[in-house]
Amino acid sequence: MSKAAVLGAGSWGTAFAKVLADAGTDVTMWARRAEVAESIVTRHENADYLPGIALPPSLTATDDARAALDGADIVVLAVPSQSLRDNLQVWSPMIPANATMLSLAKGIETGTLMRMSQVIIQVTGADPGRVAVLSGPNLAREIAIGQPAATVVACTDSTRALELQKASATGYFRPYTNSDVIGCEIGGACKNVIALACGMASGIGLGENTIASIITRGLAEIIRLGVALGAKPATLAGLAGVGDLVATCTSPLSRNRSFGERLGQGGSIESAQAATHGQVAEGVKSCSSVRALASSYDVEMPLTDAVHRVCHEGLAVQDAIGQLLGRRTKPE
Ligand SMILES: NC(=O)C1=CN([C@@H]2O[C@H](COP(=O)(O)OP(=O)(O)OC[C@H]3O[C@@H](n4cnc5c(N)ncnc54)[C@H](O)[C@@H]3O)[C@@H](O)[C@H]2O)C=CC1
Ligand SMILES: O=C(CO)COP(=O)(O)O
Repeated sequence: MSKAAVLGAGSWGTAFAKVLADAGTDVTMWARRAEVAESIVTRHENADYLPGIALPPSLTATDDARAALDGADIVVLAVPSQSLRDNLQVWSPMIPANATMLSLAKGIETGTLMRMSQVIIQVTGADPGRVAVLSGPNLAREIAIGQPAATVVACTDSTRALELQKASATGYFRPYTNSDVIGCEIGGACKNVIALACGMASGIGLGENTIASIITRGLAEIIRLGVALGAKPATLAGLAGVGDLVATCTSPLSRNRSFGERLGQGGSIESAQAATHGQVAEGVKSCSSVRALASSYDVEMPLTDAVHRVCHEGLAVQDAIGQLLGRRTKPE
């Protein structure tokens, strides 16, 4: 039986820990706050992030990272992208030597413009084959209540990808293996930005044609960036690309879409932030790093650029729409 440590007890860390436990994997979660760990152990609930969802009694938790990591052969990294590096610097010496590290985060690091697998390799010094990524249409609450969904486990080491697939396959969760780590990470980080754009459009009162146009043109710019970085277009046409893009851009459960919707309704960044109740909307920071990454590869990403300008340069949503539609016409 695999032994997993899930580091991060937010909504996805908790839901994915439940998936692993339901798949028969021995799981210990690490929570930053002792009371969250205690609630998981004694009440089998994470009331802050997944209220009302019964967690398996076999799922255990601690606020001691060393205890969670002891003997783990799978280390799941489930903290937000911008805090991964700092946390990993503390955890790195405690990670068992041959453990596979699996990133759940969907973002690009501010400043370094690194993907999460690159951050993990840089901080831990691990061989790239030990680093995997999980990404797909996986809204945490739907998974936690056992609604069927599929996902992608990407790793350049196919044996480790298969081990992760086995450790996380359940009657409701279907992981597919893939060797395209770059494609999965770019799909996951960029769809959050496009979901912000869809939320903005919806919040300002626009309908389904607009949303479909943003999703489709969003995919076009995600593929442009992915291909420039070495991703396979087929990955971006799959679960970690189109699949996640559609789920996030259309679901009221998406924190990114909801954040954008509040901006479209005239709310400020501060009020949209406050409404997340401490949960992360990764696209708000990643829009700037994705934009900078695209610019360094000379890739045009007009929707991402517009989202960055709304979130960080005070551009009004209505003016962003005007600027997008005012661009010169071109072939598809
Ligand atoms: N919630 C979802 O439906 C999904 C989320 N993701 C991704 O998973 C990653 C984690 O997201 P969630 O669990 O949803 O986030 P969340 O906002 O629900 O929880 C984040 C967790 O990280 C902890 N945290 C925040 N800042 C921290 C710091 N500086 N140091 C240590 N811990 C910190 C929080 O206490 C919390 O336990 C994100 O990159 C997100 O994009 C991926 C798929 C689905
Ligand atoms: O990544 C997700 C679904 O796959 C969750 O999206 P949000 O972070 O926007 O809620």
